Amino acid sequence: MQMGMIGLGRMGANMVRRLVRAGHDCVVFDVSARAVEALERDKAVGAGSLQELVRGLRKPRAVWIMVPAAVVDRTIAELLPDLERGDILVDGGNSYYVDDLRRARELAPKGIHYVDVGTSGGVWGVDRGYCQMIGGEEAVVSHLDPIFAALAPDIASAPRTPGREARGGTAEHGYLHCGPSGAGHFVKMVHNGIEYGLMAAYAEGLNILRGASAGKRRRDVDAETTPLRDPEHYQYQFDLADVAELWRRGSVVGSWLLDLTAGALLEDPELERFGGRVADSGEGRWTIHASVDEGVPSPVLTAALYQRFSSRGEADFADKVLCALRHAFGGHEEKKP
Ligand SMILES: O=C(O)[C@H](O)[C@@H](O)[C@H](O)[C@H](O)COP(=O)(O)O
Repeated sequence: MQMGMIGLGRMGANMVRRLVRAGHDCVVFDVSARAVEALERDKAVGAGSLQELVRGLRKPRAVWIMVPAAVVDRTIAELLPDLERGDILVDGGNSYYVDDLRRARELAPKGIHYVDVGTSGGVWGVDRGYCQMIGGEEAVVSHLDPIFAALAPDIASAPRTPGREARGGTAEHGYLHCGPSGAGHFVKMVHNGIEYGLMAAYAEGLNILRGASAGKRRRDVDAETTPLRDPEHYQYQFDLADVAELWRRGSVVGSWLLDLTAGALLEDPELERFGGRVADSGEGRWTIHASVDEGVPSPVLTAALYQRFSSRGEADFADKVLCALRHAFGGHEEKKP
């Protein structure tokens, strides 16, 4: 099958490589000519503009857009004059599902089909495959099945769930038509909300393990006001890389995120190359918006999102308010480090 790919960043470029490996034809474009050249070396057909990409595709055309969410609308607007009824646009980035609903509504009268795909797998996907959460019209999603199948992980990438044989379907192949427009990105949004929570859980747990040597260390600012109750209870010097490695084997908390944690700690036990300012690209916030709209509690995911805000200094002023109030009502001086 043939597919146009717009956006050859960390995800898009590797997805093209995986498609080419599976025997599909790819016509590719990126604002960086060097990114296009790199893919040409990997047997994709490079295009110098969006128009050239569209011209290089057979009808009905299928164009996969793999650009940051903020640029998707502009990319679609630039493509539209060259597209025709029956063509298919796939947004495989991390768009807000509400934007998918609008786009599908706007494109329908023009006869252009819009498919939203939440794509997970990160930089490892070229070899591991990409988990795809798909939303859109049934017939269009079926038409694109060879593409989804080629991008997806192998069925052997996870042990088969007992009893699953009887059920069939594509889920155990690593891609799923989740529902109509927006459904793919809705599922990906919640996937990423969960990602925040899982990451925060590992991060907090490891930090508590790291603190277990507190009884050995010199007294810090906090210790002056609230000294450790029992310093002899906190005399452990855990090797976090070893603990993470250990948990990967047979424990209840094993996961791919833990695999990555073990690797990161092995390489850099103090994680010195990181400052600790954690960015967020939107999905965590949208997950919380959905939970509020639905009236469904999400305390863990919300705390994980807020922790990211704090990591970027967004709690600093609130913390100053706390110090000011302690000083105002109790005359407590802030202890400087
Ligand atoms: O499933 C995945 O492969 C990831 O979730 C991927 O989509 C990306 O790395 C995140 O969007 C980062 O999200 P934040 O910037 O919000 O952490």
